[in-house]
Amino acid sequence: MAPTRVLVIAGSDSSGGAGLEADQKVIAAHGCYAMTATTALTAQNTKGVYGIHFVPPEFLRKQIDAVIEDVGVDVVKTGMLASAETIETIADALIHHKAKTVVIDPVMIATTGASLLPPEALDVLLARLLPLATVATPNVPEALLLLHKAEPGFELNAVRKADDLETVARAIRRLGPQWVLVKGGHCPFRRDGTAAESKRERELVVDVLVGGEGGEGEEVVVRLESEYYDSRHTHGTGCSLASAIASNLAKGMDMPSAVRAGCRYVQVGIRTAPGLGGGNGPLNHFHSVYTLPFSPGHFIDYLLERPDVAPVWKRFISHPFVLAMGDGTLPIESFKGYLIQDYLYLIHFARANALASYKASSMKDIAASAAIVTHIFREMELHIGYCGGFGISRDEMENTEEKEACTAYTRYVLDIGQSQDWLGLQVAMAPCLLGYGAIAKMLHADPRSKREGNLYWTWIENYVADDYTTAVKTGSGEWQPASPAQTA
Ligand SMILES: Cc1ncc(COP(=O)(O)O)c(N)n1
Repeated sequence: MAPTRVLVIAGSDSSGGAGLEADQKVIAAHGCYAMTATTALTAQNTKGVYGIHFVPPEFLRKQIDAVIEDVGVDVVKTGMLASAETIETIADALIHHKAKTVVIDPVMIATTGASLLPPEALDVLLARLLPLATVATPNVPEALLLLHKAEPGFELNAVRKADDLETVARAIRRLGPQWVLVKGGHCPFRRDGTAAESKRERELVVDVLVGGEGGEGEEVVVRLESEYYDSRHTHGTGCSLASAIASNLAKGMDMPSAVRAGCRYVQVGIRTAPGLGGGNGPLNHFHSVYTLPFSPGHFIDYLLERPDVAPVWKRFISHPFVLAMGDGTLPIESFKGYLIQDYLYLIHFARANALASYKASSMKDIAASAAIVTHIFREMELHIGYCGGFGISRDEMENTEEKEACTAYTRYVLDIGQSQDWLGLQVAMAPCLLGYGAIAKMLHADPRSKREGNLYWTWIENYVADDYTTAVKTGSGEWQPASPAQTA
């Protein structure tokens, strides 16, 4: 399925916690596709805004047109609008492109105190943009500023109880938006719904959503209550909430569900904030996203390059025994000893693969492991022939005692296979499959290796041959995910 597209029209926050940078993280974390039209650049961090560079409105319009005319858009979200002229430009563009779903976060003042919209732009915001909003998401100070500008006689100057939030939301809705979410984070309540007078009394945060698809009698009112959580890591909370709502709407949720899910997302983002910066730090935007620590198709590369694995792997593949095979100095008796142990090892390796058949959850994997078992069976016959060339008989191999190392590794693999799942067993067997491939490849490419007259060169060539390298590739799971465009 192609991802739903969200266009953000907002300012950039160089510190990545608010503005366009936060918006894009939130939208990506929701599995949507983020696009941007930039109103202004800010030089900003968690402590303050040190400069604003305005983008000319004509250029902003070009960005909006370019994006919508080609990629298209499902939801538009606005943030920092910077100037009255910019707002005019955005309103014209939204009307021109018949934007259907518009989330307007009327950003005015940064948490750190800087003005992000000049007061004279409020009139334009009220007249041109709010009427286009599917939902507007002011916090209490922004809502009161808007209301006092729109209705100089508006009687409320502060929110003292949860009912006041509803009054404010209804009043903003009269200014044009279909839905209004008034965010109560700036005025926490006591548990009984009255205003907290001291820090200790801050117990509850109430957000109120008011709206509906139209018609006086159909007004929906939703009160969202959450525990007050004292944190300095709230930079970009408003941007993040509005982007979460925009993403949820883009994915087809109805407004109350989109807002509820958005609020939950932001609450957890604050609770799990990474603690960056010396001031008002950013949220954790990715708490809801499970990320692979490796690029798909490259699990083995990731595993072998991990700092806790790499040195062990290096010691394994450059064991003195291995290096002596490369330069041909390995005593023949040592090699013969290895060949016998390898035969005994293969018996347990076949058993472990049969166990993998048992542990597999699909017929395909059951058959794949069973095929490896029969392959090992054939290999063992070849092995006997190869050993014969060194004067070792089948009888001698079958009557030799397993060495400690062979017992230790094979029983480890079988124990993992017994006690863990299919994947655990595959990983336990991997050093064998991958190790032979890596060792042969390394010795084969090493200019210090002795080719002519090296008794072990056939062994090396055997494991760089096509059939073995294909087995290594298959065993490493080197698959590539299909892109949505291919699967659509
Ligand atoms: C570019 C930009 N946009 C929005 C905000 C508001 O975020 P906050 O209220 O958390 O400071 C910001 N600080 N910077």
